[in-house]
Amino acid sequence: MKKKVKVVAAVIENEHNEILCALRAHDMLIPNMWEFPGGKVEEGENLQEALEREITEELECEIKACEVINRNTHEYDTFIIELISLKAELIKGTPVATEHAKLIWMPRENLESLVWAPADIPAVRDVMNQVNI
Ligand SMILES: Nc1nc2c([nH]c(=O)n2[C@H]2C[C@H](O)[C@@H](COP(=O)(O)OP(=O)(O)OP(=O)(O)O)O2)c(=O)[nH]1
Repeated sequence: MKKKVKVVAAVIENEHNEILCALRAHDMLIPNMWEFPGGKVEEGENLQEALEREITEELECEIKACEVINRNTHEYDTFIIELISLKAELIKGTPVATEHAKLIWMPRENLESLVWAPADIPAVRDVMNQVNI
C-alpha cells in the first residue's frame, strides 16, 4: 500500500498582489517543479503550527498561518499526498531559499505559467480565481 502524507503549504501574498512560489531543487523529491512552500504535518501539530514551523525552517522568516484555501488528495507513483493549502501572512523577515532552487513573487493572474507539482493544481486554480481567499 502507498504511504499517505499530510502536507501543509503556504499561500503568501505581498502588497503587490503577488504570490510566493518556490521551485523544488533537482535533488528533492518531485524535482524542478513549483510549489507553495511548506512540508509535512508532524504528530501533535495542528495545521497552522505545522506550517509556521516549516516556513521558519525552510525560508528563515515568520508567517502567521490563517484559513484553509484548498484541500486536495493526489496519488503520485510512490505515495499519496493530502495537500492542504493555507492563506498565510508574512510577519517578520524576508523569505530566503535555503532548500529550494529559487523563490519568486508571481502576479496572481500569471501563476498558471509555472510548471506546478501535480498535487498543487487545484489550489493554484483557486488562488487565481480568488476562491476561499
Ligand atoms: N511543501 C510542499 N510539498 C509539496 C507540495 N506539493 C507537493 O506535491 N508536495 C510534496 C513534495 C514532497 O514529496 C512532500 C512534502 O515534502 P517536503 O520535503 O516539502 O516536507 P518536509 O520538509 O516535511 O519533508 P522531510 O524533509 O521531513 O522529508 O509533498 C507543495 O505545494 N508544498
